[in-house]
Amino acid sequence: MAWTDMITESSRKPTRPTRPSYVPPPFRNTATTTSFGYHTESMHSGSFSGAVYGFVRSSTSQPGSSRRGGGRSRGRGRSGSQRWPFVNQNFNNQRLVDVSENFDELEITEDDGSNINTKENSAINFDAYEDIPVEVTGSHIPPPVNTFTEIDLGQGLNDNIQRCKYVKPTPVQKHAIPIAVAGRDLMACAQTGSGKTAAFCFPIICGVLRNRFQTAGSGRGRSRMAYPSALILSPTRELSCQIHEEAQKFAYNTGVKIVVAYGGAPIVQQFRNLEKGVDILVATPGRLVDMIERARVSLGMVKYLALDEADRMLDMGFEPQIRKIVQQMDMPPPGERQTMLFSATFPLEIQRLASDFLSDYIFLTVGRVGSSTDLIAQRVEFVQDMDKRSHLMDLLRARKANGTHGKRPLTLIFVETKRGADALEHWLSMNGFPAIAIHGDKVQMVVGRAFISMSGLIVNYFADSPFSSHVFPLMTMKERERALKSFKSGMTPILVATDVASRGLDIPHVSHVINFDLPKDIDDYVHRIGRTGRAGKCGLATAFFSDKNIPLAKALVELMKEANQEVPLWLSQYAENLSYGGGGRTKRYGAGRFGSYDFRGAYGGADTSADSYASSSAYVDAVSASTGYTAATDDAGYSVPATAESHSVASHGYEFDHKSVIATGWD
Ligand SMILES: Nc1ncnc2c1ncn2[C@@H]1O[C@H](COP(=O)(O)OP(=O)(O)OP(=O)(O)O)[C@@H](O)[C@H]1O
Repeated sequence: MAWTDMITESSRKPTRPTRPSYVPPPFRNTATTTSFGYHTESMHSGSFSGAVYGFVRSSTSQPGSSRRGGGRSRGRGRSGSQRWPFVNQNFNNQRLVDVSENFDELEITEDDGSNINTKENSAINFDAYEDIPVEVTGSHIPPPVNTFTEIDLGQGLNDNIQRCKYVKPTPVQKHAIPIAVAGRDLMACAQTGSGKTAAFCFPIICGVLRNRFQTAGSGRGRSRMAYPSALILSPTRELSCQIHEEAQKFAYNTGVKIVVAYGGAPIVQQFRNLEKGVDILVATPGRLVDMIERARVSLGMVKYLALDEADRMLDMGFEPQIRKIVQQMDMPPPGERQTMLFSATFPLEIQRLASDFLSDYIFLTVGRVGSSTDLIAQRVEFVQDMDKRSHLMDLLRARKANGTHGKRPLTLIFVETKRGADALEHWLSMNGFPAIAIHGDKVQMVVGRAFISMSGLIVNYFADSPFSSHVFPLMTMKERERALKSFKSGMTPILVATDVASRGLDIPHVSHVINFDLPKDIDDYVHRIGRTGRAGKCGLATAFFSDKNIPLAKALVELMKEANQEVPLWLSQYAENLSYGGGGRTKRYGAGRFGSYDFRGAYGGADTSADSYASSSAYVDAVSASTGYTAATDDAGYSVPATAESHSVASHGYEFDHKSVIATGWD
């Protein structure tokens, strides 16, 4: 049973057998944890002196010495009686039971019962991010932090950060969290697997708690309309579920209610979840529009809006729905709400579009935006379509079973079509390679469990038919989630996927991504290979390049060079022959230089009131020596500063220790 189903099941039960309240694995070692998972130290010492929201403490300030919203003596209380009101909600048993009940079901556990995330995080390779280049533009940029404790996220959230074993912030978190906690709109680009989810979840949870204190109870009547104060939009149900799961861990024991809504599952159950209360709604756009139109969700109270995979959300597929949600419903306008956009890729035309949703925003790039990380070894092999299967077989055979923690490594294979995914899954299974497919139509219906068990062929037949949505309007089971779970657990170590699995999914142990069919767009390639080499770990990506992929050659070569990969000679030759077209990279990002740039262009250049800074010595050197910048941006057709320095080096008129900005990476 998928975990979401388990939650559904558990929430349906009218009475619950008496059993000790569940304490999730990472919490059990805490000496001061009570049976409810309370941290008794914080309960009794009232250690909320630093719980000052919307404020970033400078690195030199003493704990509790600075705060915003002064005059609220209750907020700084050092005794239990002086805690923030919302903290008291932590001690409402009912709420705690609700959250902790679900926590175990949210965990993805390994065979030995240990928690995958916990293990991964403690084994994270922080050094991998030491030299990562960072660029920030906009006005009055809050300085970055080096530790989570420098930001007043609140005791509850800080406890959960520790429980998740997040020892120090990743580069994107160092920069994005202070910016977001300070209430600023943000457009942030950072490499795949670099911790963007927490970068927007922490400020949102923190803000929701603060807001709850300031406007306790407002806007929530007895109507069946739900009024979330934060909305996180993501393109797929899998990603929405993953964000929901992560956010629940981060909000554990804080009383913040997080609900997920996505298509392909019964809406009625999701309505019920909403009726129980929602602070943060994680949703896919289509289902959200449906809920709004049925008057079950109002966006009138939304103070925080985050778009994960923002470029995908604003491309042709989703843009109309996003515009509807953000501009044509009752959501407060930019300036009245805080908006954060995150992605690993941010084409300039999408940046331009996105700026409609933002107000006086800060633009942040971490790493080579639109590029891949050098943690991923990229191989490109020329394979004609007819030879792909046998080549794949050789590749899979050659891979030794040497996964981490004694597990078999997981292999993710991307194909172009749904039919292709099913066919390859079948072929691999027939040839002794345990494989499972995931694609957009992999959904199951209302017809019943007996039907479901023999569903594969029948369902896929109908799913590809124009009648599919009419024949099977309701779905009782999420087979995509089941496939994903089977893959994650290692039970089926090969996942054959379409682009539905290309973005955002954080699956530990994926050691190899194979582009059996290459995508048409280089950004899709970046996201696909980003399913490996995550959180500082190394990964391998192999692409089968055929005649059909020649238009991608130029962009692929550029991307590989940026990531210090060895480019096969034949591929370089294809790229050279394509010098008059087909290379998406140059037009989208700017050729041969550090990542993306703020399409507004003025920052750091003509507009002297603006701040900008770049860090990473390697980057500064590269930019100083760069002559390609103006030419590259001319290609893109946007106005840019005349010199690279004016755009990117040093901070302008902003008071903070520049050295602390230069010190990038995870330290
Ligand atoms: N500060 C941290 N310390 C340790 N682990 C972290 C930290 N931040 C995030 N992680 C872990 O790193 C992994 C990748 O994070 P996440 O999924 O948020 O990446 P992402 O940048 O959103 O990737 P993508 O671009 O593919 O969506 C997750 O397993 C997460 O738990």
